Amino acid sequence: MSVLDDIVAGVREDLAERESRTPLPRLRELASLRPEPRDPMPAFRAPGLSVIAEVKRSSPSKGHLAEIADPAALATSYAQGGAAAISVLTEQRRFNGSLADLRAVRAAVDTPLLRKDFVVTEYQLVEAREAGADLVLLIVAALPGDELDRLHAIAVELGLTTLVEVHDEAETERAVALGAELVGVNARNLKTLQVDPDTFGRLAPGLPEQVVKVAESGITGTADAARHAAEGADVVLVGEALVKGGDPATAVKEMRSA
Ligand SMILES: O=P(O)(O)OC[C@@H](O)[C@@H](O)c1c[nH]c2ccccc12
Repeated sequence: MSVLDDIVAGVREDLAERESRTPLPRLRELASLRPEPRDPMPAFRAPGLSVIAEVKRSSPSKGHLAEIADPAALATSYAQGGAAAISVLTEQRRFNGSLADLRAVRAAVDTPLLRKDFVVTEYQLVEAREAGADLVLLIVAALPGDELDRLHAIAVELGLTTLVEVHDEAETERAVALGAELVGVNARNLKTLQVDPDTFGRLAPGLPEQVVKVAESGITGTADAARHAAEGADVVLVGEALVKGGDPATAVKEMRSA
């Protein structure tokens, strides 16, 4: 089993438990009572490099990264630094995140929020909307056949913006065929978990001009951010460097002017 398959299997188990407590029709009702999601695209398209700052405690590749006892406080610092969006990892087993983190962050900031998880069912999209997310991640590698189109359509119907994540040329073609407007190139190889910093520069030319391009993973500071900006990135998505550094607001601000 690949790392991705293994993570998705755990996600499906945890999901079955939540779904038995709150069935989809009830969750849909609750979601429909929430305010309209925010649109992050104007900020991403504005001149200069945008930052999606991530609330990330652990990862399968690096293990424990940071305690983050108060995700809302961290998110508030990100917002003060001018993050265009904030990503909250909600996967529990490997990333030590939760929907409770997302709710806490939602209550604290007005910045668009990304639910960062391994989304493989409609239920998770409705959960994202109900917990106050504005964006969701769709990982092309986790969504075979027409699952990508199906979940993308449901996300759009819910008013959510999708960040469509690719790792290689074939996945990039699928994202383009889908008509994705926001595409993330993840430099971390899902099989080896190694970061290849050349991934964004290799795949970005395969994306149409009007697509908003996000460079993801392994960005350690302003030099990496500047390199990706020169390669055509509109946005950088940064986790580890921000949760481990001392001053998240300043770190976000510096990356924006990279
Ligand atoms: O901590 P980093 O190297 O800055 O990476 C952030 C982000 O790119 C990474 O968390 C990520 C990118 N795609 C994902 C998909 C699932 C979980 C996590 C991710």
